[in-house]
Amino acid sequence: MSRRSAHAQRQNFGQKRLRVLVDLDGVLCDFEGYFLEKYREKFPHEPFIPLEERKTFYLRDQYAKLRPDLPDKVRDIYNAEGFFLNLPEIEGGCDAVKEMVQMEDVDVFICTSTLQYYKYCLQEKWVEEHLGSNWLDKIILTKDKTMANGHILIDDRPIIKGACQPPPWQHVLFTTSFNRSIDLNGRQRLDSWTDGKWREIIEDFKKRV
Ligand SMILES: Nc1ncnc2c1ncn2[C@H]1C[C@H](O)[C@@H](COP(=O)(O)O)O1
Ligand SMILES: [Mg+2]
Repeated sequence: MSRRSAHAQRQNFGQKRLRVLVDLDGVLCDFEGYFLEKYREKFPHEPFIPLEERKTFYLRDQYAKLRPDLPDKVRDIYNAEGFFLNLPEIEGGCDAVKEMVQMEDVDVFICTSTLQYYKYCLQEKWVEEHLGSNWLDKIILTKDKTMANGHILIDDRPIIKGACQPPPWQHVLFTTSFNRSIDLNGRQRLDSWTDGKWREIIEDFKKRV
């Protein structure tokens, strides 16, 4: 039997496949690092928060404590046309998800939210450019990630709220500047895409579905 028909048969007979949801900003692309680079370029004389001092999920919240007018400048950076499209990859991320999608009995989806303000669906363009057009069918674009029916969500946001409580997935926290010292509350952490730990996490979850 060919690999493809074996795959189809597993789906037909309802055999369990692991569904992995992977966030985009802060997990596959470097939102925080690129923001800081562009902010310092545009506002070289304004105060800034180095990555090792970032604490809150939203940049605006921490910049507001520095000076009340800074959140507007922060917003100018990530609302600018091309910001999302030009976000650099987090090392190893795209290769990891391309390998993950080839693993036996594993389905991978990109699960991402958008900002309130956006003119174009830039996430879609980033995915096409960095992962390939075959990944466009795998994008779940939602404000409420608890409604996405996966087994694992790999995401850098420490607290993910939504209509479905508890959510269907287990949250694997992807390490980024602002979440380094938060309480994991029983969750697993993934520090990088290059140390190979993601493979262990996926294999471990596969045994549980
Ligand atoms: N650290 C952040 N500050 C402000 N906005 C952020 C931050 N990280 C992500 N965002 C934006 C970018 C996305 O459009 C949405 C949701 O991001 P997600 O990675 O899907 O949680 O918020
Ligand atoms: Mg994120």
